[in-house]
Amino acid sequence: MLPQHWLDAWTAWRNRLVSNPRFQHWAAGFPLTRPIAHQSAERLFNLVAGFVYSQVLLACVRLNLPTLLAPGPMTLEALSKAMDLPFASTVRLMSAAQSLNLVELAGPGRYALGMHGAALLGNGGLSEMIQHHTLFYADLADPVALLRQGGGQGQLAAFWPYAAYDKPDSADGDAISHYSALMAATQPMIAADIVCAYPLDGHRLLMDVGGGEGAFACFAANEATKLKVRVFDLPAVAERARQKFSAEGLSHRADAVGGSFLDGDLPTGADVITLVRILHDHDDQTVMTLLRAAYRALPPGGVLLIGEPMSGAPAKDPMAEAYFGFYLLAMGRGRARRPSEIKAMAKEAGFARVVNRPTRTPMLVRVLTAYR
Ligand SMILES: CC(C)=CCC/C(C)=C/CC/C(C)=C/C=C/C(C)=C/C=C/C=C(C)/C=C/C=C(C)/C=C/C=C(C)/C=C/CC(C)(C)O
Ligand SMILES: C[S@@+](CC[C@H](N)C(=O)[O-])C[C@H]1O[C@@H](n2cnc3c(N)ncnc32)[C@H](O)[C@@H]1O
Repeated sequence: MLPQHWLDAWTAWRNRLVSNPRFQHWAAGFPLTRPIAHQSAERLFNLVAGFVYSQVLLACVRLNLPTLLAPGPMTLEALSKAMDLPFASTVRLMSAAQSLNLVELAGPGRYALGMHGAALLGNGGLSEMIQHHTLFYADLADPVALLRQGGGQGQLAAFWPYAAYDKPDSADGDAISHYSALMAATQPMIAADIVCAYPLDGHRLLMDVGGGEGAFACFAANEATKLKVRVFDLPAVAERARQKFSAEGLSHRADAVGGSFLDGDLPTGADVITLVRILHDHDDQTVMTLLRAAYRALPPGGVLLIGEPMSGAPAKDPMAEAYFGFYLLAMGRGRARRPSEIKAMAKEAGFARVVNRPTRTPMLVRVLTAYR
């Protein structure tokens, strides 16, 4: 490893060079630097214009474009009619969407779904999330004010009432049904990855703590057909899980217990406890409370599975550091942690061994299993 002052000197020299407009002009023309200069300019432009791309995406989702194009290509005239947009606006939207790979040309004046559009179509939760981002945009309208004030007072904080801590179960029914429905809709993005990273067939009873309305528990029960499942969540959310189990015909293998994991012990009896998209919502002290409660609730040899987006190391991971960093700031609590941090916290809570279980899409979810 080079001494720090050498690295500092190199960074200062590079930054002086790159910030010089004459160097920028030269590098964009010289054959050996041209590809790097172009790529660098394009990435910076994408940063500058990213908010516009997000709005083009939002317009496509709101106008149901992926569903409209699912059966096959459509002409501009037909799209204009189906989306109830003036023809000129349809042309503008489709050109923008084409440049972003959401759609592609399928002959003159005719469009099909593009690669991103097709992926979006197969991922209903993503469209829900894109529409949910309207709240996030509002909180980000003045990012410096958000940073100064520290978050927790805007639209995302209102959407996630439990993040206010003091009385996690005092949220009104509407708020609970909105966030629970969003979580259930986005569960398919990660459930298969989690169960693939850690198959559950060897277990008897899984308790999904903070399990929402039971989407992950249902997925687990359908994958491991002898497994019994239990959701532990705030009382009003647990009631929604109970209804889902009944609607899915799983009531004989599934139950839900209402309570707060901030209030002491968790129900015992499960040989695997899951915390899916839970720890990143909370500060370190609450995470330790939760990990200790999970340790006490498990039998010797029991497993705690933690599944959520985690931060990369070093911290150069836009999803964890920029997206979840600011999302959780606006919400008012928590942060994405590195697997090594969570490992250390689980060991401090008493777990003997923590194993990293690689997932197919680590950007969306990583999995650790901790053994009591
Ligand atoms: C052409 C031929 C013959 C072959 C094709 C080649 C090939 C293999 C192409 C690949 C095509 C393919 C399969 C593409 C798949 C793309 C997928 C699956 C993309 C998925 C993207 C998912 C995204 C962008 C997910 C975003 C998720 C977000 C933003 C989640 C946010 C979650 C939040 C805010 C949660 C909040 C909860 C809280 C409060 C933090 O606890
Ligand atoms: C981000 S959601 C994750 C839901 C689910 N695990 C998933 O991934 O879809 C967090 C969940 O934790 C629950 N929760 C928050 N505070 C809680 C508390 N003090 N006790 C029990 N559950 C709580 C919420 O009701 C919500 O269902």
